[in-house]
Amino acid sequence: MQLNDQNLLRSQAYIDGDWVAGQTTLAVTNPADGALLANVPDLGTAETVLAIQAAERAQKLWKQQTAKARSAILRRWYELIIEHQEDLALLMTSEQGKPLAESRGEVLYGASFVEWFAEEGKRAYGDVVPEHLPGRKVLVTREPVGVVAAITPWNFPIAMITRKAAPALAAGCSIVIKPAEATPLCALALAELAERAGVPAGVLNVVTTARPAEVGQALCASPLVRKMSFTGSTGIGKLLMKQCVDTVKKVSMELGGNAPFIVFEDADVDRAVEGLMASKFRNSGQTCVCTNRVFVHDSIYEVFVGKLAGQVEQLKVASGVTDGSQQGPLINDAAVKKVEQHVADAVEKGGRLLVGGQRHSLGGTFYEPTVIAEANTDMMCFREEVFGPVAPVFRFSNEDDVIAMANDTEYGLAAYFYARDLGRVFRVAEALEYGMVAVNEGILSTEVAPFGGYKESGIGREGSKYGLDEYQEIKYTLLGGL
Ligand SMILES: NC(=O)c1ccc[n+]([C@@H]2O[C@H](COP(=O)([O-])OP(=O)(O)OC[C@H]3O[C@@H](n4cnc5c(N)ncnc54)[C@H](O)[C@@H]3O)[C@@H](O)[C@H]2O)c1
Ligand SMILES: O=C[C@H](O)CS(=O)(=O)O
Repeated sequence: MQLNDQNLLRSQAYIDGDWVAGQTTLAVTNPADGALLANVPDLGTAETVLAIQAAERAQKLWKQQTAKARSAILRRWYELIIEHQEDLALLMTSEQGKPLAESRGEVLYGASFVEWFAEEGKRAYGDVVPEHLPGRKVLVTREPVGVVAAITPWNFPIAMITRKAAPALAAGCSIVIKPAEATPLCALALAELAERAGVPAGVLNVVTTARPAEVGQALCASPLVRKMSFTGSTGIGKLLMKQCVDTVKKVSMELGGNAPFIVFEDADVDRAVEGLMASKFRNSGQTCVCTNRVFVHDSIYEVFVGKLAGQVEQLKVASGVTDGSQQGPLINDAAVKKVEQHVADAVEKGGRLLVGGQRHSLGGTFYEPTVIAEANTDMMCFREEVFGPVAPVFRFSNEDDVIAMANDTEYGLAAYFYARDLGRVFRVAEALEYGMVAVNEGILSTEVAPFGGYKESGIGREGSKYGLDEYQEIKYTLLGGL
């Protein structure tokens, strides 16, 4: 892979400011064609403990720096990420598969968290509380939680790291990052740029591994790690929460989703189709906030599915580096098999295939963008996250019924609906049991708003003014004898 700055292609882990090799390695391949991109260290418990110990040492000094000094270093990291956007985008498309245009977008989105928290860290205000008794002062201050462990997914290999590392460092914490096996190169490039920005040795560490369970267990078991911040599937999130209980760690969980996309009879249909194309097919549907279930009012159902099918069949499926690519490969064959299972189940239970429904002629892990009409609640796609380019379209006839269907899930991450009646907009937005609700928009993710879910979609919020809280403790100091 030819980069403008070849030093951004790192094939060693980053611990205590050193680039370290492993006795065994993990092969990183391109999902578009299976080509070998790099071999990175397959590290285990011993190296993870070393990273934790380095983070603990470094954090003692890092927290003593002023918020302004930390802010300046984060700002420089942001500037370097922007400066190297093209190389980072190519690394991302190569190891994750998304189209270059989406990779460029994610680099900017990921950088936005560093920019945001470079500023937020300077506003970690406390309180002086009016005294409750004479001669006393009540002080409330915010302090860094300490050493943070971050375990991140493959689908957004830059943004899911900066969405944790930026607030953690801004708050005065240090961090040990375990990126997904499929996408370690972006994480290592971020570490390289953090080092160039002046992040001190040990403050940010990246442990690459083919043994996530072993490294995860070491992170969870260490009493030096005071915070576990995880983004990934709900099942692994639950496991990590259980593993953290013995050391009573703070946890942040950004987990799975099952997003409804509701189109009411008073919606702008063309705007709704446009919004669904963005919400459903971003990253080939491999996004936690992707629409998973489309609900369309009976009165506009045929018009809507006809317009949607017309748009979907025009999507360009190609390798992410191909000009104009709009749908890249899925991350691996297991992902394709899950999509095939969902489609077969839906067709068997009465679904009507309007577009797609099979592996793409490009072969490998490319799959045809798919629309299934006449979906029903007996189908797998009603209950499970498909995590692929499949849009099952359900019918509904009244508001109460569609709210009940939308909320009939253990997930509660993102929800979308299109309507123009103001009363309905407020009623439905309040009735949907989701942490994030988009009205007449298909993309809701931004660094300025709190990202997170209800129910089994997670705990805590990332981004926004709330994101810093996840990496802070609140201290109450009582001054007496005054
Ligand atoms: N809520 C969000 O912000 C968000 C963002 C991205 C992905 N996700 C969810 O993640 C899922 C897809 O991503 P994925 O396949 O990478 O999820 P995953 O849970 O399989 O993996 C996520 C991370 O956990 C690690 N991991 C796996 N098993 C582990 C174990 N036993 N101990 C410790 N770590 C372990 C993986 O190596 C990876 O780094 C989907 O459900 C998606 O909705 C949620
Ligand atoms: O896949 C989950 C990510 O959080 C999606 S987003 O980039 O934050 O929208």
